[in-house]
Amino acid sequence: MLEVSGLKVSYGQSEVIHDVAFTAHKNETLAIMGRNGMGKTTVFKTLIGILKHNAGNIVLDGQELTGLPSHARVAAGLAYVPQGRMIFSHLTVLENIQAGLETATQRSRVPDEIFSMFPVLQEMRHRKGGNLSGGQQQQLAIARALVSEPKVLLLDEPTEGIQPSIIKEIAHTLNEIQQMRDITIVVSEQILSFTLDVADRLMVIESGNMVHDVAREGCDAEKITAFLSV
Ligand SMILES: Nc1ncnc2c1ncn2[C@@H]1O[C@H](COP(=O)(O)OP(=O)(O)OP(=O)(O)O)[C@@H](O)[C@H]1O
Repeated sequence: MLEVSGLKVSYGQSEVIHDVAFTAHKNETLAIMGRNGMGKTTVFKTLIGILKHNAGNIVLDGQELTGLPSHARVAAGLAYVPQGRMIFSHLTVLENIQAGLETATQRSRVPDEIFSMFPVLQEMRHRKGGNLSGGQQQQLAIARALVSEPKVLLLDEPTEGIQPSIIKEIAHTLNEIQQMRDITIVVSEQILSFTLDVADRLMVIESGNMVHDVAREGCDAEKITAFLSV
């Protein structure tokens, strides 16, 4: 579904992503794990087209995305929830979700399915986004991304700054989305327990290189923890 190969990305003269390659299959949840500064956000920003890559290919469902602007990548089936969520705090919950419709080609109203996935957003639809808790804002950011009916959802560190009980809820929501839709999820993470709840496959990035790739079934949690600790 999403095939990335030979990806190289630089900030100025300094290359920070070196020959990264991975494939996320249809209906798979792939977790990209790594400590701060290892390159997760840079990879995600490159996939959605905020950053340019120096080399490599990004192919979504057979379509090469290299060179396309972000909105064309969204139209092709990619959706992105950035680190820090980036919701519009002065807009209501409903208006935030409707903002996602602007990039959706087929739809003019928020599908009911979105509110059945996120009942809390239904209750709070007239509240300002800025008045929601961190976990609710994360749900809002995911809901906004889903209205474009993406084939691949990119989630950059969805648990950052969120308390443990709510992290469990977010994992539950992602698993529900997987059951309700044909969707591939690529999620960057540092929290192994969350990843083990949601991912089918785990990869580890270190200093811009993919250094580990394993199915969740039978993965060695201690080994992954060692990659994640300083
Ligand atoms: N705008 C920038 N200009 C120059 N270097 C940058 C810039 N953004 C990130 N970097 C560098 O690129 C490398 C990868 O950073 P990146 O933010 O992708 O890591 P990350 O794994 O997402 O970490 P975090 O979890 O802290 O966001 C780091 O060495 C970082 O210092």
